[in-house]
Amino acid sequence: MATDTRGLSTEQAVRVRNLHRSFTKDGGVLNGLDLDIAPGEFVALIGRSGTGKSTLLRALAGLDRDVDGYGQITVPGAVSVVFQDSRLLPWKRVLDNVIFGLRGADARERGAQALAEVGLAGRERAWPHQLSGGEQQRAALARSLVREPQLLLADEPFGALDALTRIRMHALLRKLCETHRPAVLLVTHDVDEAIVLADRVILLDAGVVDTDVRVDLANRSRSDAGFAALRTLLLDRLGVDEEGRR
Ligand SMILES: Nc1ncnc2c1ncn2[C@@H]1O[C@H](COP(=O)(O)OP(=O)(O)OP(=O)(O)O)[C@@H](O)[C@H]1O
Repeated sequence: MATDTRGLSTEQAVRVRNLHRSFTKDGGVLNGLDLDIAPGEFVALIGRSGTGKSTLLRALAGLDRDVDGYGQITVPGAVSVVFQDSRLLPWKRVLDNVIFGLRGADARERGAQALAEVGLAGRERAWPHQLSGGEQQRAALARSLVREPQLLLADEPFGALDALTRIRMHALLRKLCETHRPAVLLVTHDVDEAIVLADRVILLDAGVVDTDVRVDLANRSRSDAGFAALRTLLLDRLGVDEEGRR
């Protein structure tokens, strides 16, 4: 199989082998996890609370140096991360946040273009506190995408937004991903969000991949029978029924 200079197969954006991570002597959070994500593939990561989703994402983002030596992680060079809160710097205007750390004479132009793509044209000089929660997450997406990442890591990016704003953000994220084609790993608690957005849904349990399903639906509408069947399967694997009972 062909590989590029970072040792990645040209068919993989992410390759994780036998990843272990523990915080106490009693037991591991990640227990020999394997994961592959293809370039441009959108993977949603679900799992019960405390099963290690954020731990995995932090490891892939290079934010957890202590996983070194506990397995093999290969990710592309350009990785961007989006969190539940936008993490915009309050003392910088929106455009300056988007291009923070970016090099090149055309940085401002690229930043403005990214803001336009997320629907924030004209808000370049606003301060972060002048934006709504949804707009702040749009700005965070612009900040990520202006860097043209090959891998976008998103940890519950819509978790703090109201239902209507979430739906709008789903449409925006899908559109952005179709344009920029990064590989995506999206952590979410929302099974419907996972099915609406992802090419594949992975369910983590006991620190390994428990379920790995391809979302092969012509119709992503929640009322579609295939959608409902996949939701039932995933909720069942999570140990929850449709009414949310365990
Ligand atoms: N820095 C840390 N120090 C100690 N324990 C940690 C640390 N980070 C995570 N943990 C523990 O690891 C386990 C997994 O945490 P993690 O945040 O990865 O779970 P999660 O699946 O993302 O959960 P949630 O869905 O609730 O966000 C938890 O028991 C947590 O307490």
